[in-house]
Amino acid sequence: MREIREALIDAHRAVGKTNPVAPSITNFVTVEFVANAQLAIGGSAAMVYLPDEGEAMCRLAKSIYINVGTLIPSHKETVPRTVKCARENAAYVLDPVAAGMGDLRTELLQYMKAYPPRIIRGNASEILTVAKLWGLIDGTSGKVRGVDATESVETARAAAEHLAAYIGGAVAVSGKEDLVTDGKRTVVSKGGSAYFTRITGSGCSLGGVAAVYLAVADPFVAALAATNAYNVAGKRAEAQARGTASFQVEFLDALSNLTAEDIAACEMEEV
Ligand SMILES: Nc1ncnc2c1ncn2[C@@H]1O[C@H](COP(=O)(O)OP(=O)(O)O)[C@@H](O)[C@H]1O
Ligand SMILES: Cc1ncsc1CCOP(=O)(O)O
Ligand SMILES: [Mg+2]
Repeated sequence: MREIREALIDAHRAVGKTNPVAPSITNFVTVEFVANAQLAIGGSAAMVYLPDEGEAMCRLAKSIYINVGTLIPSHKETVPRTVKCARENAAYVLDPVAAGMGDLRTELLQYMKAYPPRIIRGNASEILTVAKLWGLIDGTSGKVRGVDATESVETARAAAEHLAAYIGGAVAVSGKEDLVTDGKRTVVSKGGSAYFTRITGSGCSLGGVAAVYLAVADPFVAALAATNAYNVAGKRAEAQARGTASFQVEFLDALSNLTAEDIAACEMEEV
C-alpha cells in the first residue's frame, strides 16, 4: 500500500505540473460539470462530437474520455472512429453509462471490445452489463434502470477483475464504497457523500478526472487517484453543504484545493 500511496502522490503532482488535456466525447446532460471537474483537479478540457474531431483529439492528447450517456446518430460514426484511432495514438477512459439500454449503445459498447479502453469507470450495474456483453461473465445480473445502479459494488467485483484483465488496464466501480482493480490488485476506497447520488454527473465527471490522471499515470494509479479525489473532496463538501446545489459548489471547491497528500491519505484497503 505504501508504493501505491507514493504513486498517487506522483500522479497528482504530475497533473499539477503539466496541466494535461483530456478531451471528451461525453453526454449533453453533464458536459459542463465534467469540464469543471477536470479543470479543478489541474487538467484541461476539450469537448468534441464530430468524427474527425474525435480522431484529431486522439492524435493531440495522451488520453481521452468517452462517455456514452446521450447518444445521437453521429455517435454511430464518431465513437468507432475515435476508439480505433485511440488504439494507435492515445489511451481512453470509458464510462458505459446506462449500458444495456438501446441498440446503438449496445452496438458501440460491443465494438469497443476489439479496441478496448485502458480504464472502464462505471457503477456496478454498468460494469456487470459490459462484462456480460463481452462474454467475460455468465449470469443474469446487470439490470438496467437507466443511469443509476441497481446492484451493489461487491456484486460487480468478479466482473470488474475479469474486465480489467481483459483490457490490460483498470476498472473502477463506484458506489457507497468504490472498488478499483487491475485484475491482480483490488483496492476499496472509502469516503464520499450520499449527496453524490442526488446530483447528476458525479460519475461522469469522475471518469473525466480519471482521464486527466491517465495522461500522466498508469491505468490503476489513474483510476485510484480519481476515485480517492472524489472520496476526500466529497466528504469535505458534505460538511459544508446545505443541500444538493451547495454540495455541487462545495465539491468543486474541495476538488480544486486537494493536495497530493490528501489523495494518498484517503481511507483505502486492499481486498
Ligand atoms: N452512498 C454513497 N456514499 C458515498 N459516496 C457515494 C455514494 N454513492 C456514490 N458515491 C460516490 O459518487 C461518485 C459517483 O458514483 P456513482 O453515483 O456510483 O456513479 P454514477 O453516477 O455513474 O451512478 C463516486 O465518487 C462514488 O464514490
Ligand atoms: C441523467 C443522464 N441521462 C443520460 S446521461 C445522464 C447523466 C448521468 O450522469 P451520472 O451517471 O454521472 O449521474
Ligand atoms: Mg454514471
